[in-house]
Amino acid sequence: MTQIRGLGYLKVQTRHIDRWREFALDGLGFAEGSGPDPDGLYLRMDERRSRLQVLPGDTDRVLAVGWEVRDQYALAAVREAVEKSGTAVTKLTSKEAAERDAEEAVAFTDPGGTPVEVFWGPLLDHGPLRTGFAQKFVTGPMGMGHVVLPTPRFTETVAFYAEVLGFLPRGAMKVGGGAAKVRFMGVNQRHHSLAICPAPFDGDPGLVHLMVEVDTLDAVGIALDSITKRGFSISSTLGRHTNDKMVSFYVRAPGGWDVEYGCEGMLVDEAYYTAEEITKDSYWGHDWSGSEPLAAFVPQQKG
Ligand SMILES: Cc1ccc(O)c(O)c1CC[C@@H]1C(=O)CC[C@]2(C)C(=O)CC[C@@H]12
Ligand SMILES: [Fe+2]
Repeated sequence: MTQIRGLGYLKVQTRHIDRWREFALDGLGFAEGSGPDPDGLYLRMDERRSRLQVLPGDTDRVLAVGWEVRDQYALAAVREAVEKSGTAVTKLTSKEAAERDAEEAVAFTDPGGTPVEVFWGPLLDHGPLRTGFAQKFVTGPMGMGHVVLPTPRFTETVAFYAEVLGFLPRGAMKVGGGAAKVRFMGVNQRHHSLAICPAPFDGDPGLVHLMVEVDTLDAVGIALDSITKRGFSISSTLGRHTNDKMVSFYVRAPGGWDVEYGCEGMLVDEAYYTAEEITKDSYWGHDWSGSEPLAAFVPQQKG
């Protein structure tokens, strides 16, 4: 049984903080939150003080994928399992944990080079949540969404999440002419909180996409209109995935990775679920042909 309950937060840095502000607040309707860095962009989706943290930096890069556990006992168990696997774990100071709005947190690097944090005890903001389109983000027990991580050490990375952190297999899909498979993994009723994708190299931005889910198809359509109007590039048109049944589009974030924005994701019931391999990414839509290559797959292109 995994100790991890869901994707708690994502922290990134960007060279384009002003454009990010327009992207997330006006374009996608995140609510503005608060946090420790006066120059940071803190994005609220729910009662958490922030879910997505965007800090100014000289490269575009993921700073932390934050996984949430129930309490101090669960955190201790995760720490022990990761250390036993031979991966060094840093316990964050109480000041560092407080900066993450957590009571306690640890940090380590996964075999693909992604900076990972595990935490418990998030701080809440009970002020009114004013999202841009009056949409509700689907979070709560399903976490903030999912991330797709690129890794040049695919087998080790998948084994680490499955065997050390206890993520459950939630199916796969062949990519790159069938040589490799994207592997989907979950920890709660969300079909996948994580997908691992083979990549040619280590380095920036270290992220393929972040998926966030909203409560209605209208909110997805309104976000698609809004982000298009502001001149952001649509990576994939609207479509419905065959595995999690989600209707979504993908838009290129400043920094060369994507945000997937969707609705109607299925709920997994572990009592009956088995992991399946899909042979098509979508029933309809999801046309990627107009997309700029993702920076995670093209070393020289770090737009
Ligand atoms: C196939 C699929 C099912 C559910 C998802 O949430 C989802 O993001 C995907 C697409 C996964 C995959 C990816 O993220 C990396 C870039 C990929 C390989 C593509 O270029 C198309 C499918 C994409
Ligand atoms: Fe996705």
